[in-house]
Amino acid sequence: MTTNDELRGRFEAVFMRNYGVPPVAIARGEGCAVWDVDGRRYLDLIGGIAVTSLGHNHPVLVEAVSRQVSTLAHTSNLFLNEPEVLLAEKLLALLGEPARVFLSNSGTEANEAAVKIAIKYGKTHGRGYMVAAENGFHGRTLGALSLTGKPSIRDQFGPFPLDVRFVPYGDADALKNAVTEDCSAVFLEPTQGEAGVIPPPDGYFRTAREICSSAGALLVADEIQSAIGRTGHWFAHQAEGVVPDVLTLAKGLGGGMPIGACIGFGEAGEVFAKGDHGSTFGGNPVSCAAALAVLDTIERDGLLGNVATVGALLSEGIAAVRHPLLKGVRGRGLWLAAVLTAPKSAQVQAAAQEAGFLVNALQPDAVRLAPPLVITESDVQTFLDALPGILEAADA
Ligand SMILES: Cc1ncc(COP(=O)(O)O)c(C=O)c1O
Repeated sequence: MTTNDELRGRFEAVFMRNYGVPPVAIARGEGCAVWDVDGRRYLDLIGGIAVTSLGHNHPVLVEAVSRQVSTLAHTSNLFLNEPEVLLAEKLLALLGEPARVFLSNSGTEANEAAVKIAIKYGKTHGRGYMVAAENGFHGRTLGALSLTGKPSIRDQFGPFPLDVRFVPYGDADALKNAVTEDCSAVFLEPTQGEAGVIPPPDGYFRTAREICSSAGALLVADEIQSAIGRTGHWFAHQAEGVVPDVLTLAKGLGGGMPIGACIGFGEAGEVFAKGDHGSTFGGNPVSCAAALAVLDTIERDGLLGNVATVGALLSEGIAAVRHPLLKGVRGRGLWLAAVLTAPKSAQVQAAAQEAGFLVNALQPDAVRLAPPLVITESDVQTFLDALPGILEAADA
């Protein structure tokens, strides 16, 4: 039997060093639980970074993927397939607005499509630069990285192909000053994810919509982390009652299968002409069947309601814990950061793991929780009961 330590050693020997050596080798999962290769059980409170919306090994997802892979696994974009059409139709029905869809394999790729739409839109309308938020995260390929506002992950890979101006996130006045009639597009997360699960002030996204509309710039909502029920809404931007020009999705959409989507509303959906963009695997029928199973299950099982109820229990439960290392909690739905008084998130992650919980040291002072949308009150209570001890161990 391969052990955790042995597998970590072999990983270190053969992989590039960009991920370091992850702490646990996971062997299998069931619902909100996973087991490592040593047979140790953990409650999964990070869900593959906000990906496993239905938890692990969900029978509907397993059935949909198994049925599709044994029927037809791939077509390429030379041909079309029914699952991709059904998925695009379903997404548009959930959005309730006329739009067009491009399917990709990841979030970064969805954003690359959005970048190309913004470039072409800019050329057509005589506009150049783009605007994005400081500390925002949009991916690590060169277009998406150009828009990523975190110096530690971007600076060593510049200069970048795009002219991007960065503004402080949540500051509507700064955004208004930055978006002129020369701006082609504004890229924003409705809540910043990788920066630390940071919601902006109420109304910020609505104001961003007004600023973009009056300047004629495209508003691109990067909902790769925030959509598919994570905040208790299908899409986080819906909470502010506005529609972006471009919407990008990935992560929770496939429930664990790789898929991304770039959706253009109105004119933005008409920017690409035949031959302008493509992907061999985009629209893959197995990934699309998985995404359809995710969307149908969220709907059928009322999981948006579960996110609201269980998310509130988790958030209020964390806020009620009194410990010198815990400052508070922020975020929406089942997408939260426990904020610390000291840069000890790595210690909290390690102590949580030791106690049987998987969480993510997102920032030095922020621990991310993004569990499956199916998590139960009783699982959340188990974590809340353990939290004081975890903080105590981390602070020792
Ligand atoms: C807001 C946002 N955009 C883009 C990405 C990149 O997505 P992917 O890792 O699927 O390429 C992420 C990933 O964390 C994200 O959170």
